[in-house]
Amino acid sequence: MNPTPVLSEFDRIAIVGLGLIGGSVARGLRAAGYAGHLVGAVTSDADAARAVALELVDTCHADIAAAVGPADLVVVATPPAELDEVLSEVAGVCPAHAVITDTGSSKTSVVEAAARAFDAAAMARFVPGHPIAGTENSGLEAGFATLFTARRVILTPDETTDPAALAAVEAMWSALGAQVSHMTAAHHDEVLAATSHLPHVLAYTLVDTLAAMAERTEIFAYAAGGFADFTRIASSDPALWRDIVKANRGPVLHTLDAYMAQLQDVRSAIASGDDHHLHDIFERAKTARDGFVLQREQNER
Ligand SMILES: NC(=O)C1=CN([C@@H]2O[C@H](COP(=O)(O)OP(=O)(O)OC[C@H]3O[C@@H](n4cnc5c(N)ncnc54)[C@H](O)[C@@H]3O)[C@@H](O)[C@H]2O)C=CC1
Ligand SMILES: O=C(O)C(=O)Cc1ccc(O)cc1
Repeated sequence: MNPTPVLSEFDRIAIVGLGLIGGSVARGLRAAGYAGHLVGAVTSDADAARAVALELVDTCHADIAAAVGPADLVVVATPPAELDEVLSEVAGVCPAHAVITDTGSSKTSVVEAAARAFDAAAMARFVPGHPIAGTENSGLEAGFATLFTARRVILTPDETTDPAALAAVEAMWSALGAQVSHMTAAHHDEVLAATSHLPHVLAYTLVDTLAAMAERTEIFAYAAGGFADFTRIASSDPALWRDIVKANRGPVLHTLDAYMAQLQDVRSAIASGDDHHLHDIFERAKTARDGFVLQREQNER
């Protein structure tokens, strides 16, 4: 029996930006059995040649028009700072039937950029998306086929989104092994500010604070696994994270304020020797995290 054809309604899928996320989409689609033409858009001829040599895509161009012009599905996976320019270029060349999606870490800013770039017809075929999966690595060689397996993807369609376009983007993420859910862009941004953007701000800030201390050599030399776990994400691309935080400024400030108030409370408990209060906070946090880990393990089974 032949396997079910993967996304066979799309002869040609264009991926704009072939770093961690775009490269993983490309590798994952191939691994899932996508048999159509995969075309990439990158920023230089050298990167285009490298992307083909790495077998990320069949063809690759340092020119969005050449990649997107004949595409049926366009996946935009460039950094947030490029989005206005990239979406405008896509708008100028995208065929009228093509479905367009993105992978950006904040969604209200992306929807606003899309509204600036697209007319109503293209906007209806634009499905904002965010895979909640990644690593601290970036660039052409960072991607891998299983990045999205058993991970969540949030799509933020609204009432103007074409149901067929939404179904197509859902089918793509399902082919990559992801679990798709929907929410509004504003709600997405509140949730992700708390679960992703704030932790990155904290990790960068903690490492920067310690790195400025006179004992920094010893601090890092004697750090245990917990420090490495807590700070891994501070090895992520600083320019990417500056721009994610900038794009989701309001929700990030909101969650940062809540965290700073709680940190002040913890400080007071330590300073005054309020062991009960400190224990209560730690106990609540342990219960919450154990529950979260259990749920994640159940999802992955
Ligand atoms: N890094 C992560 O773990 C995750 C990132 N995201 C989002 O996915 C998007 C991509 O992030 P990454 O793959 O991590 O970044 P990356 O830096 O690994 O890759 C971005 C790629 O886009 C290319 N690019 C930049 N400008 C371009 C242009 N004008 N035309 C064509 N290509 C261009 C770059 O050369 C680079 O190869 C970002 O919006 C990010 O917020 C979403 C989930 C996880
Ligand atoms: O490296 C990690 O653990 C991450 O947190 C990856 C990540 C980065 C950006 C996103 O928008 C989603 C996930």
